[in-house]
Amino acid sequence: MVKEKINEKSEKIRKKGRWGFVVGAIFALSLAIIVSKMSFFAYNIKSCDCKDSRKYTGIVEDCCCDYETVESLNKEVLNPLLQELVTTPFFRYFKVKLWCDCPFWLDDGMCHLRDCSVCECPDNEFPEPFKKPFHNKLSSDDLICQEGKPEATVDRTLDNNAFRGWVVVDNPWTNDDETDNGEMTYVNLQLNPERYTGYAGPSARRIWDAIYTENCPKYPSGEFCQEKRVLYKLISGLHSSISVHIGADYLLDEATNLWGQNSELLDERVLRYPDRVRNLYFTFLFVLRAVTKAANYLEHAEYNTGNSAEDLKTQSLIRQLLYNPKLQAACPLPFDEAKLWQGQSGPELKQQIQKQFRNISALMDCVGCEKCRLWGKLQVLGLGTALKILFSVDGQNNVAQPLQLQRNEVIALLNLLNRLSESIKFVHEMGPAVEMTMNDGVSTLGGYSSIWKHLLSLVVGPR
Ligand SMILES: Cc1cc2nc3c(=O)[nH]c(=O)nc-3n(C[C@H](O)[C@H](O)[C@H](O)COP(=O)(O)OP(=O)(O)OC[C@H]3O[C@@H](n4cnc5c(N)ncnc54)[C@H](O)[C@@H]3O)c2cc1C
Repeated sequence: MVKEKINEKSEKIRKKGRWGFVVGAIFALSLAIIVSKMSFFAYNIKSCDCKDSRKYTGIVEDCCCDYETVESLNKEVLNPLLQELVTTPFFRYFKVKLWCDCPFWLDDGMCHLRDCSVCECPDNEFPEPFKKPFHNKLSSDDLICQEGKPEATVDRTLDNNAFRGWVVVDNPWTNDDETDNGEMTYVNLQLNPERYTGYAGPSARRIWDAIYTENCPKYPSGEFCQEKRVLYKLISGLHSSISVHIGADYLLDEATNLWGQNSELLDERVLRYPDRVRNLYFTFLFVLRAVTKAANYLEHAEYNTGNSAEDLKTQSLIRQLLYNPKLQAACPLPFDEAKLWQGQSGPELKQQIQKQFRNISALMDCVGCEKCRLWGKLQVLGLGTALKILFSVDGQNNVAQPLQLQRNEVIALLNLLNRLSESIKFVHEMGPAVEMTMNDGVSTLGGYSSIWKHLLSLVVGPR
């Protein structure tokens, strides 16, 4: 009896001791985590303050501005203006043919499945936006057409007050047929943010493969032909920007519809490859140069949507963007297009690259997800417009060929610039923290979880 009581007591003491150890260990672990978190923030503060820790410095390759200038101009001037500009009625509606009408591989199963709406959902697929504003909710047919993924479908809701037409002029760099017909639809871009849609696998891979292998191969190191380099870097920069938007706005949990940042994706697709980040900056400066080169045209363009207050605001924002003193002082010539097409083979090379870009533009009809097709088409048209401004018109020297842009080209150009600006802001502000968590976090978390498991086993006993 006495022995039993002694045993009971000593067992109690052992348990208490075990608990004391566990509580102590938890305290120590928490302290360690807090200290490591503090050093994480200290690192971040250091990485913002200390120039030496910057990954991207100096002049952006083939451009005329440095990374630091691009980042500060973007943050202070360009991004705030562009963010406001793209919400104006003029810039938020984009005219687009959304059908999957692939000229390259007609028998693509993915494409047909997603595009079944062309034949099976005529009411939804042939909207008359100005007469009949669209509904917000997706019909069950729409869901079938998008393989049950609502996030891949374009919301076609519209205001009645869109705009009047501009001139229709051909762009030698793009494949778009701008003829107004029943296939064209107007889309409110604000209702269709570029983000994760679930579009992946062989269909998406096939498009990127066709773009890179057939139409803009990665230039071998030491490639002297700047024009080929430019085409590759433009596409790679656009690809980086698309990936940044997918990773920054990702469906983390389908069941609870939780959206947020996917650090792993951002790291694996973009941040881990400095070239891809550099190409993003390059593409941004290239498009920015096109916008500033077309300043005179853009300043006098008609931004008439029937809402005079909003239209005046649009015009004012455009002027603030085009003639911004900080931009003009810090980065007056973001990219020097005069250096291109100089050699004897210049005209021939231009035709070849123009054909390749037209193919890329046509490939957008093969994108098997409506929302990706929308943004793919818009951004490739934006790039095509930049190419047209920089290389198809001689500017002041060629009076016979004045610059003429379609309304849709202007909308695409400025929306593209905004997409790229968002991506640069994200990579600059969030990139170091994402890379830090990916480099450190996985091993640290793994370490923490094994300690937690051990502590738990001490309390409840091994499982
Ligand atoms: C035009 C278009 C628009 C799209 N829009 C969306 C969208 O809005 N939302 C969405 O969720 N999905 C979208 N997708 C799909 C998305 O881009 C990816 O294809 C998909 O998420 C699968 O990714 P992945 O890991 O296979 O790599 P991908 O991004 O498909 O890349 C394929 C290969 O290209 C190379 N590569 C990747 N990035 C670069 C770069 N920056 N420069 C050079 N080479 C590179 C790599 O070798 C990589 O393995 C779009 C696809 C296309 C073709």
